Amino acid sequence: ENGLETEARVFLEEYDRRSSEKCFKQASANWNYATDIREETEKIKLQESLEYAKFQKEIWNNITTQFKIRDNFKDPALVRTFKKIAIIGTSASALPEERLKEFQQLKSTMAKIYSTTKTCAYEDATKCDLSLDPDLTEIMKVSRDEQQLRHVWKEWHDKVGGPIRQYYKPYVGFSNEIAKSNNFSDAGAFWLREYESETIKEDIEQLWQTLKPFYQQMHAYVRAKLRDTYGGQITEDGLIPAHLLGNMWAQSWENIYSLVVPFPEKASIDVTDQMKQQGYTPLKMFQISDEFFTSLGLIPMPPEFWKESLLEKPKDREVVCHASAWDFCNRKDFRIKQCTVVTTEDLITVHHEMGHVQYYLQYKDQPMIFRRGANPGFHEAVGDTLALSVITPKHLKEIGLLDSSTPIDDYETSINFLLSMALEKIAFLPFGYLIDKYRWDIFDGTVDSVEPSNYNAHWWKLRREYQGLKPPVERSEENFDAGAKYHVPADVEYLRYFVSKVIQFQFHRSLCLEAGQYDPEDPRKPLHNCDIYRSKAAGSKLAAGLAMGSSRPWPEVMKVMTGQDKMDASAIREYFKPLEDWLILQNAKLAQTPGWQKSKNDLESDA
Ligand SMILES: CC(=O)N[C@@H](CC(=O)O)C(=O)NC[C@H](CC1(C(=O)N[C@@H](Cc2ccc(O)cc2)C(=O)O)CCCC1)C(=O)O
Ligand SMILES: [Zn+2]
Repeated sequence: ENGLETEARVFLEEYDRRSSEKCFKQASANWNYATDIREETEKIKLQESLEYAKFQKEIWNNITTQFKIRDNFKDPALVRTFKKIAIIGTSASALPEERLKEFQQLKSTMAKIYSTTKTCAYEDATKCDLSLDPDLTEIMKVSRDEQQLRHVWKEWHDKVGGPIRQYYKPYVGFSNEIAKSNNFSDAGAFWLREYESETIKEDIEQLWQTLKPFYQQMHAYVRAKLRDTYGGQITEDGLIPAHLLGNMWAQSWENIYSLVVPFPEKASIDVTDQMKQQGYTPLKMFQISDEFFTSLGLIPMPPEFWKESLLEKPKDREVVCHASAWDFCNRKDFRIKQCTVVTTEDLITVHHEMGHVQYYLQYKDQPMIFRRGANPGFHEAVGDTLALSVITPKHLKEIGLLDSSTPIDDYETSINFLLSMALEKIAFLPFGYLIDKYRWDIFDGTVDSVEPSNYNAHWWKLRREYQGLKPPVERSEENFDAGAKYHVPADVEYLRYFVSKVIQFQFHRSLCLEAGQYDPEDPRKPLHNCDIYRSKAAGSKLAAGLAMGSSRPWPEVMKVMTGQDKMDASAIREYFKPLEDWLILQNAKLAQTPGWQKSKNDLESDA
């Protein structure tokens, strides 16, 4: 080990200590704002993010001067560390201070519009205190009144997307400037660096092409069923109006399960009523989840978690209700903030957030620079993977949420179950892809980025092409409907969720094999019935991968967890195979042709 490497290690010790301190201070300021939205807390949050950016710029300066020849270090971990530190992070510390302040303020303004906008009720135009979470979310979930759904959809998209629109063009400018100063072509390429792959875009497109036929079969079946409920709303163009899918963004359709259930007389996994009858509270939901994790031999939530987390929407102040998990970078303090309600959907979200904290706990002894997911999709897949076991009828019986006498092994029940899972997982795929495809197109200039003259037209072009949806009311360039989805104003990359939906089934298949709960040769042990509950073998296989953080390229981590080193749609297709076969038959019977008309300008562009 030459002198320079020794010097580099001393530098890294110092870096690790200081970046952990800075991270703690920034996380605390962000938490204090997110759990108490006020001028005062916003000011402190902005100050702390400037501090953090200054620190990153200082680090970058002495790395680029002192350790220019980092590449010929012998220790690959040292090379990897310096490469990662050298890309000055999304804290935008590449910008001159004045522009940095402007950028932080702009993001804060967009986030505040999103988190505090209230809307007026359908039945009473003077009642204007309805917030997205829980009010509009609940209406979109339960209402079957097309006019009310249309009103709620329009209120939210007009009152949030519209005001955010003016900030989006400058946001794009800043984002691209930061990317370019880090030697990336644009912000989209800067985001994709986290996947450390020259072919990530092609790989994603390939996965989508593999899964698209299945999505279109489900879309055709749901469209036919919705025609029974909403009649003429479902017109001959084959498109589904975006307000009828049970979710503000039509990103997942599990809330319209009751309108599309294949065998109504059989059991369904919506255990919301059971949870309420049994007096479930948000805290109990988190305790149930913690017990599932520890049953696998994974790490229990530490005392600070239970003491400091915010698990319900407070009554006395404004908070950012969008659920989130927090790592305070001091190896001790980990929290969740969630405006939890007692529903099946939120039980899944609880596991999703707990998955993030489990990952923080597993890699907390890594150096700061490696305390991240192997790639962002890994972080999103942990909780969802465990939730695949929790949500099985077998497991719901085990924890007393499904009556023990309910038959669950027959074919019809499994089709009901698989459809409810597909409404969440398969419906999401085109949405998870298009949120970033939309922003890549804007960042790289393929969408007229000089004037945002077709921001909204492009959004609905993609929504039509990928999801087979159309807006419920007339849209124009006064609107900015992408801005009505949290992650767009919040400047959060979204491809991670598409990746997660694919790899979580690879993780699930591997852990189910490990737990002896699944056997591809045994039809009595199909993948969709697997529950890894209490399997220490599955838990230690998962932990082995999570503990690596981002210290090694993600294919190596995936190999440790699944034996594979590639993203692969075979697991998700195997899980849903019985449903895909059933849908193909059903659509043929209902004479439903999968797919929809390309829009006129699509046809022109095809011409
Ligand atoms: C400090 C910080 O920001 N921490 C990160 C975690 C980290 O990076 O360490 C974090 O907590 N991010 C918040 C985000 C919240 C949710 C989300 O935004 N979900 C997507 C997509 C989706 C939808 C359904 C689903 O089942 C799974 C995903 C959406 O709602 O569109 C909302 C509820 C679920 C997850 C999250 O947890 O990913
Ligand atoms: Zn997440």
